[in-house]
Amino acid sequence: METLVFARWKSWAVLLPICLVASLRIIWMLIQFIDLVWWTPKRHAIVAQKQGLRGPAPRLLLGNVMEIKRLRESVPDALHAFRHDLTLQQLLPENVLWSKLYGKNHLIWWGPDANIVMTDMDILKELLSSKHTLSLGKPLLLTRFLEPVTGIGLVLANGETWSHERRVIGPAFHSDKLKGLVQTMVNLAVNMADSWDQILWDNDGEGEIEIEGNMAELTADIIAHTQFGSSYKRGRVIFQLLEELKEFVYKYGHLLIIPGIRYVPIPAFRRLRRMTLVVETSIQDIIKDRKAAVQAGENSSYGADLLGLMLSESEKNSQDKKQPQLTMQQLVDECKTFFFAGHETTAQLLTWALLLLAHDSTWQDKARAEIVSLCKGKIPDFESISKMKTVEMILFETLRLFTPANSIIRAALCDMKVGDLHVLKGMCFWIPIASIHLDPELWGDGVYDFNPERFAEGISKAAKHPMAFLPFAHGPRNCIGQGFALMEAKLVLATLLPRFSFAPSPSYRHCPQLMITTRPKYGAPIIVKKLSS
Ligand code: HEM
Repeated sequence: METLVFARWKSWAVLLPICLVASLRIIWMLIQFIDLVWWTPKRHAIVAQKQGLRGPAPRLLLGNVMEIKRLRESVPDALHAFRHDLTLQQLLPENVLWSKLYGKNHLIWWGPDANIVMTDMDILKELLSSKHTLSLGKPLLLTRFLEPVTGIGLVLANGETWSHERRVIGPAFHSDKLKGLVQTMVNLAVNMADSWDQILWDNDGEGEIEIEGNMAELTADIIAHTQFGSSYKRGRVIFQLLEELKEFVYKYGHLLIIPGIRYVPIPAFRRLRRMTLVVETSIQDIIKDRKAAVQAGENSSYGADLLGLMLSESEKNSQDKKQPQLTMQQLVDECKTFFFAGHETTAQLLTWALLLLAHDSTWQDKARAEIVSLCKGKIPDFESISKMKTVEMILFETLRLFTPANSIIRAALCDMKVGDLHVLKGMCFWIPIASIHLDPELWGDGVYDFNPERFAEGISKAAKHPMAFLPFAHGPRNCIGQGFALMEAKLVLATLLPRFSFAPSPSYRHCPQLMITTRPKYGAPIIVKKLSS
């Protein structure tokens, strides 16, 4: 009897502290949850309202997500004409509506995150300047959403980690380094043009080509070759998997923002983890091979592709400045990031540029004339594209009308002041680039016209405010790949325009749609005609 009582007492003595700790943990998690979904949003709402920021009422946990979804789903399925006055309504209907109701600078809620929609140019200038580079970063919700595809590469890194990575990788994107990638880009563009020749040959030199798919293929090929050089075939397989990962994220993005959900043992997330593992080990293998070849003396350098440049810069920076080299995980994440950030954006720039030129024969002829006079029958090179002013103006105007990145988000990493605004840690700024690019107050009466001429005196003079054009963002945290993207786009146009003319296809249905980037919902069929050489 005595032993039984003792055994019971002993088991209670063990169980009680465990139960106590578990209960405390549950209470702690509950407090954190309430803080996340109720108390912090409440504090943020009070601070924002005190400063005159108004907006639609949020719902618990979801904020305004459902209204945004509903508004975006209710836009017309296709516009009748190729006109640009309805583009903004099509892409960001909630921004059009709430700007009218609550003012251009207002407050919206992405889940429990307060987002100050900011279009005031002077505040934006400060916001994106070096003053706040380390105190503003990427919000947690965006990180949870994108991390399966990009890892914590440059796009998602914050604070000192971001600063170190940017310092190391930046030089790999300088124009003297990019020059070395020109030949690869041109060769791939020429291959695509040759394949079009074949298609048109069977149709008396004229036919319909689906441009969006072609540009997606070409830019994927370009990033695989320029990033992984001779290992591009392995790169292409990796990128196909990354493409699948991206589709996965689009589909399950709303779930991925729940912490830890990726580790739930259901088939979809198991697949996600499997794909991530394959992608990461494949990139690691390429990096290890590269390093081994240099260590064994088989190669004298890491190579002139983006990966090689990144490895060299990381080594040089650690020797010169005694800073740590990029870790294997950082290198892998950057390779994933460049694909994600650089592939679809550039494909959409080229797609919209060709659609715009197909609808405007005057600018198409002007661009062709410039290319022919600078290239003189040869394939384009770095020097000739550097002089292509008309082509550049066309690309800028395309980026204005159909900016691939519709918005930028920055989260306050600490309590701070921006202009006169008092912002608490965790509050975000949401910068709707598309709204700024299509604002008549900034661009004048002809805001909806395709008019590359507005860039004749440079970007800073194109609008009423020098910062009104921000397809690549601004300041120290701007797009690291903008030189790469513009060089690629110019080379592709300079390869295609002397060989083909472009006209609108009757089967094209104009419907710009926001799918992370701005895409033509029904593709981009264009009538392509082979020009006699
Ligand atoms: C037309 C093409 C492109 C557009 C419109 C574009 C646009 C942008 C924008 C708006 C940002 C700022 C995002 C933010 O802060 O939230 C950004 C950042 C970035 N982009 Fe691009 N991009 C393009 C092409 C590329 C290419 C080709 C690459 C690389 C090969 C690239 C790599 C990056 C990276 C790594 C960042 C993060 C930079 C940082 O935070 O320090 N982008 N891009």
